[in-house]
Amino acid sequence: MTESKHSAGMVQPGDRIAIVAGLRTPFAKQGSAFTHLTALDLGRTVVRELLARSEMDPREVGLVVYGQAIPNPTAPNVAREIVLGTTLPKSTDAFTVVRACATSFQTTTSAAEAMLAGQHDVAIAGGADSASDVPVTVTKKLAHVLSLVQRARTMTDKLRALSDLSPRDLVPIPPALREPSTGLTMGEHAERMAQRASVSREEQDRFAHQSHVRASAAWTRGFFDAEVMHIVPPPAFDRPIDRDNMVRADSSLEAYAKLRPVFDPDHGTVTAGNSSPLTDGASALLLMKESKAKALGFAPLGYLRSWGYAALDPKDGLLMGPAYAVPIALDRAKLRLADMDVVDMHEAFAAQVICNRRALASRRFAEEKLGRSAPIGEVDDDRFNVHGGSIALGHPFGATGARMIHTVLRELRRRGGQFGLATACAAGGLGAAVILEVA
Ligand SMILES: CC(=O)SCCNC(=O)CCNC(=O)[C@H](O)C(C)(C)COP(=O)(O)OP(=O)(O)OC[C@H]1O[C@@H](n2cnc3c(N)ncnc32)[C@H](O)[C@@H]1OP(=O)(O)O
Repeated sequence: MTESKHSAGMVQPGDRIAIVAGLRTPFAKQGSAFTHLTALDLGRTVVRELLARSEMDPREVGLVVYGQAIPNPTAPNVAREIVLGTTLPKSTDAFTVVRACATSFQTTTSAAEAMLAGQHDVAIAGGADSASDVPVTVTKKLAHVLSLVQRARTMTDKLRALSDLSPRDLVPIPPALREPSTGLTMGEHAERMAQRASVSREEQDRFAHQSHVRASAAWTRGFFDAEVMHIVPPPAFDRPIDRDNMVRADSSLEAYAKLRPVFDPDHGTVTAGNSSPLTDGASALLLMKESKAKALGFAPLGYLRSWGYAALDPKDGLLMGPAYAVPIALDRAKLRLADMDVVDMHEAFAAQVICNRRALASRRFAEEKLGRSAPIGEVDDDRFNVHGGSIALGHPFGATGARMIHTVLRELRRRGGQFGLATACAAGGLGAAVILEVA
């Protein structure tokens, strides 16, 4: 059995944690509509609008938990900067957490834990990331020389320190989506998963195409209208962005098949078409204790039933977190996968979704990796990522979890379901799963 330390929460009956409202920005391709906005700008905007739309008295909010998967050193506690940039009172407590691509799973459950501990009755949780505004770092040599220059007393000393630099030392270093422990990018890990599990290119492309078709249909039907706010971005402030701008209604399987593999050009199957794209966006949820929601007259969208996190050895399949986290959350909820009316799995890559779905359905995986005698279960297509997912909608890392939780709750209500599951993989070999219930 794989060693996996995990933590999980269980909401006690009596006073559940309600999700009362949610909102996100449209998700935009890196370098497109939101190029001139930071993650903080996006986070502030969505929280401000969430408060306005929900008609929430900001003085009732005790806590903001927010996160960016790629934190910006100019605003390391992004949650607090959001408080200071919205109508929330300056006395609102705020902290920032990072759990890579599962960041807003963590902000949501951290807010819930603070409420369960009796510290707050109302909280806002969410996350944002801007792939257009990533912190670019400098070489170690340049950083060292700059610190020498700062400390140098005379101009001669400053110039002497600077003279030590070569042009190569001046080249900026953009952040890589590279796993420090393995040296591989997320895409290379996805490629390895696909090759190890013999996931065909066609199966990946078919899944990615389905994500786009479903997301496009959801937009056409107006499903996302209530989840997504409009933004009129700088510098022109003349064109409102009211939709995710990467959903392709018009692609075809033939078009997918023509794309070249990105992460293993010679033998690979992972392409721009079957990967989640680099994205800018933000999301937020309004959480309350059930009793508080009742007292304030809010009708909750639904409740957090349980949650679970899992950690596995990255070499065992860096992006296999959902297959380990889902059973933990289900056990905590005393429910089975079959009880879920809606399942949403973050689509980092089509290959990763396919591998995790197979693992959940596999007796061998259950026995060898989870120490269980029976598989966790299969999820049919009618319940799985029914409005598309991160491949089509985009994946602003920190924002994805809260987006998924909100969508699951709204879909449960739409179809009259009771239980829903949102789950994601995250860098470092982490997995997150949240079980939601309506009524
Ligand atoms: C836990 C986790 O979440 S881990 C995941 C973390 N996220 C990541 O690692 C990000 C992974 N994604 C990426 O790095 C990038 O999106 C990449 C490298 C895969 C692709 O980047 P880019 O090359 O910039 O993608 P781009 O959108 O330009 O697409 C490349 C081409 O494919 C085409 N294309 C993309 N998607 C489709 C599609 N669905 N159908 C048809 N064509 C498509 C584009 O039109 C473009 O064609 P062109 O070159 O003729 O203009």
